[in-house]
Amino acid sequence: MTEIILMSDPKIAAIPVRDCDEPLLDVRRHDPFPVDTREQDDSGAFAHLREGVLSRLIDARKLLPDGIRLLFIEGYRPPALQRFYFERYAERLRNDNPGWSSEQVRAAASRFVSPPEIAPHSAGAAVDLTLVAADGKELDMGTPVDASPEASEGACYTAARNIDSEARGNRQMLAEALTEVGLVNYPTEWWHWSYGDRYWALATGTGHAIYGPRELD
Ligand SMILES: C[C@@H](N)C(=O)N[C@H](C)C(=O)O
Ligand SMILES: [Zn+2]
Repeated sequence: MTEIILMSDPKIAAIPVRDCDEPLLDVRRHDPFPVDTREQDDSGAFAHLREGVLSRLIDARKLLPDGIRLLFIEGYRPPALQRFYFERYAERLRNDNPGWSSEQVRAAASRFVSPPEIAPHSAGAAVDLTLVAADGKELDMGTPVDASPEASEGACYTAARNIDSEARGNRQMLAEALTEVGLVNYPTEWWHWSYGDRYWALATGTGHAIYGPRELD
């Protein structure tokens, strides 16, 4: 298995951002796929994505088998909320592992939440997604979206072996459609895909990111 580069890796923070200033669009206005409400916030920030990410998801729909649709869970996340998630999870890891150094805590935390300064969701570049059948029921992906490495015993990792063959096939179906349109996966979370952010730039060898963290306005 190829080595996983974590979001905390200094190689990610070292990638320059040349933000192309594309707008953040509300995916609900374009109605391309069902939008789940579990991460909904009062301002609707969660439903926003950069234009180039949304257009790629619209293209990805056509690559799925008949009757299978993308279910949008979360896109843009304000920097303050990202910081809150990161610090809360790091605090939990520190408490559970009192012997860990701050570097160990930061690395382990970044398996599940990105450090705020490089966060792809805060750039409007990342999207958490799953698949639903024609009746709206979520396909079996082996774990729920947002299962932590601890709670899922590592089954949240995209290439995990401790899931059954049906779930592996469903992850593959999602991956084939999203990879085809240029998105990259964070290998510790089967549901997390991005385009244009620093992680994408490193994974694709692009040299710079085109979307950096920003406020919604
Ligand atoms: C917290 C989880 N849903 C998530 O979004 N994780 C990724 C790695 C992130 O914070 O960018
Ligand atoms: Zn995500």
